Amino acid sequence: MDQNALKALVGQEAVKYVKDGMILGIGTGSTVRYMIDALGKRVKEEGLSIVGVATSDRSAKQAESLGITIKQLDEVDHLDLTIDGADEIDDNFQGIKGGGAAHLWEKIVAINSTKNMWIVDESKMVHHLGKFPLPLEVIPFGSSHVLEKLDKMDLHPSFRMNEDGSHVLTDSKNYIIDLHLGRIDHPHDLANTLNGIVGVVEHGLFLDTVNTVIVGRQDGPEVLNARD
Ligand SMILES: O=C(CO)[C@H](O)[C@H](O)COP(=O)(O)O
Repeated sequence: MDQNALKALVGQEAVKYVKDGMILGIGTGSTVRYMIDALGKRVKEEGLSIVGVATSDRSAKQAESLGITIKQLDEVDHLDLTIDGADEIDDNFQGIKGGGAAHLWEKIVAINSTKNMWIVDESKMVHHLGKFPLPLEVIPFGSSHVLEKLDKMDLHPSFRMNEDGSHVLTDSKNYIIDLHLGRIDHPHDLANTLNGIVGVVEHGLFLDTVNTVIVGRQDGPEVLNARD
């Protein structure tokens, strides 16, 4: 199976955990796209009744086009489960997210969700975080100074740009700075440092967040219990 087939596999597996009446957080990314397709199928064919809260405009659009009811986060009082992708997951089930520039909304939805499930193909499972550049969502105002500060801290930052030379914009109209770290030995310490930088709205370290990980492997989906 190629990487897309593995993504489809975990997307289809994940929707088996969705129950009638749930309020579901819907993540963002190419893996989640398969999950939304499978969810739409259950809604259409089985009459599954759920409400979704999307972590990006593109996921909301896709879900609505498939007949899934979407509400804003502030319109619901809780979320039962959020299903999202990830860019890296380490041996302790800590993660990096934000490859799709959606980690701010993803984190807000995740922390308001009773349970969090991540769906990934096996290439995302790593021993140490950091090979994947760590995304930061930053306010455009003064962002060059934030970049300079991160550079002086030896965090190897670069703005994420579009091919036409414009800044990649998040759904909140902020910029993304990626930190090219190679290896993150102390993710909690780094998270605390980044939380203290004015202008950084949110970083892509998702620590102590996920409960269940479904990994797409050649011999089928592997379900891992990360934490209760
Ligand atoms: O965090 C994310 C978006 O901000 C995605 O969940 C992450 O980038 C994984 O995406 P994909 O399934 O396309 O590999």
